[in-house]
Amino acid sequence: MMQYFTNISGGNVRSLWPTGLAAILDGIVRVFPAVLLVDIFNTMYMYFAEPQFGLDTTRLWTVSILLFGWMFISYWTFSILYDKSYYVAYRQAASGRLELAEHIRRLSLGFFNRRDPADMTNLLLSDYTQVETTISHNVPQLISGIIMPVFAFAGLMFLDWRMTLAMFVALPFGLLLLWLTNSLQERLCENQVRARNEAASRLQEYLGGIREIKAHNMGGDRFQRLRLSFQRLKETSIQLEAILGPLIMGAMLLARSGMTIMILVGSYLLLDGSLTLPIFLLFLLVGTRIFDPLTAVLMNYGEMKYSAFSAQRIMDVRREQPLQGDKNINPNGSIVFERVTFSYNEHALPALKDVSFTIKPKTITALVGSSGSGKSTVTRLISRFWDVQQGEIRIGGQALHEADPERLLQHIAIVFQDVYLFQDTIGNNIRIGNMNATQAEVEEAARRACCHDFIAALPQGYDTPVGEGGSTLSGGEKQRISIARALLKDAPIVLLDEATASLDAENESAVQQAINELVAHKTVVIIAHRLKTIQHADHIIVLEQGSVSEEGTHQSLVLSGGIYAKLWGLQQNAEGWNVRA
Ligand SMILES: Nc1ncnc2c1ncn2[C@@H]1O[C@H](COP(=O)(O)OP(=O)(O)OP(=O)(O)O)[C@@H](O)[C@H]1O
Repeated sequence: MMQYFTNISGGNVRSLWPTGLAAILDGIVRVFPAVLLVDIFNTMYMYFAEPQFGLDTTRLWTVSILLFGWMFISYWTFSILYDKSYYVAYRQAASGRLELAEHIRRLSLGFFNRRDPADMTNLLLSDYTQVETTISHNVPQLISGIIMPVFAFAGLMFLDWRMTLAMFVALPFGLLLLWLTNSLQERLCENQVRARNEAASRLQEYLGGIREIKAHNMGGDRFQRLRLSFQRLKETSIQLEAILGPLIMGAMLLARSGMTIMILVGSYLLLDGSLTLPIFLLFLLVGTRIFDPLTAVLMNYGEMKYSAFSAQRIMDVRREQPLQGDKNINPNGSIVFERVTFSYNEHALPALKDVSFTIKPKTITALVGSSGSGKSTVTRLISRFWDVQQGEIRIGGQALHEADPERLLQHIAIVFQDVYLFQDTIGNNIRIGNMNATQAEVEEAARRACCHDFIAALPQGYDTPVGEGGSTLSGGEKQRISIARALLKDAPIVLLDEATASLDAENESAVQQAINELVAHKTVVIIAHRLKTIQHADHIIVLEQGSVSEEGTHQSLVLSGGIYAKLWGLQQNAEGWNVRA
């Protein structure tokens, strides 16, 4: 139970205290009117039994005023409970989501290799909503549903222990039924949540890949996957309700059967004169008051099981260790790879094997090699998106695995092969490079990256909104915007991954010029398939299947007659290729 509260509160059980206290107060206040009602009944009963003594109107008035007072107190406690539970729930969900999003940002990218993006969306939206509902509705009901019987039990035992035991005798059997079937319930909830996440992933895949699905006419196949996932969701949901429903109903009936037992016992005790009618009535009134919230707790039980699983999923991600390190690096020093071996996961072959090289400060180093040889992996490791398994990477003498990941990235500007633009204006997308940049600085960077003219020609200029992922711009336009970002960042280390890949011939030379500005006096690592673009690099490292096969300058590599020389020869010949019918 404690683990449950720890999980739903995101590890901060103290935040549930106000809700808990308000629910306890509410539970106590709700038992109170039964006592007053019995007192009214008792007064009336005495009057009809012995009319010669007259009606005790003072007592009747006092009790009625107390009942009125109780109405206000219960309104007050209920509004406290309402306020506290909703406030805590929504604050917890909002801050929890933000904290988790921030936590995820600090994790190694290896985490995303293991997790489906749609699963993460579900976690941040559905799972949190589930926990939110639990804190706002189920937890207060659980607490007041437990507190009321506990207080009532203690109070009623003083009045008549036989009736009290009769009232509660069946309750343990109801709870035992739930306890015995606990693992079955957990399995059912888990299956349903998994099926829900799978359906959401397939839906995201279907919508995200709609262009490919249309282009390759693969609607049937992909739709079948989507259909199967929704079918599985339907099956697991029905299974959950069909099994959990009768179980909870059974537990509820068992608990409530205590009332019947109590009425039977009470009738016999009344007959043999060892119980008075007012006390019997008191038990009847308190009994219905206790069993209603208790029934509500059991009704919510299924939902609480469900949220326990959601909370567990959230906690699992929160427990993922972010990249550690607090050392600052000297970005103007050399970047050294020393016997680095790295694989993306324990089952995959190493993407880099025993790789060693040095990138001197303020030089341009080009990474060359066939597709999959590990070029992008090198740049990802310099940015510390992952930590290496063997060997060491150092920048300015500082080992990267001890470096502060946030501060490290402040020293690095990256132009990715696949540019992602946020759903924001073009100006703000460039400003990501430097959030404090003025409009004039943004425009200057855009001019240098050869994108000012096309932006200025748009009706809203720099305020033009960009579709999610940059869907409203061409590949070349996106690429130039990302170069503008890098120019604005003005970081001492620049990583260019196929930066001119999606530019047309007309723009390429202009952007090449912009890149020349970007890389001036910087330590640059550039990946290029077209060797023509990097022939003037200070140093060229050739990778083959995750290992360094040769390195040197363009001249020395061409002369040595190795892989680079062959690639160079092939690309020279391919300059004038064309499509033949
Ligand atoms: N996120 C990833 N998860 C698992 N394996 C990956 C991941 N990224 C790359 N790899 C694998 O690591 C190896 C090296 O990939 P990398 O992207 O570094 O090659 P590359 O030389 O940059 O290729 P390209 O020129 O096609 O971009 C490949 O076998 C690739 O399949």
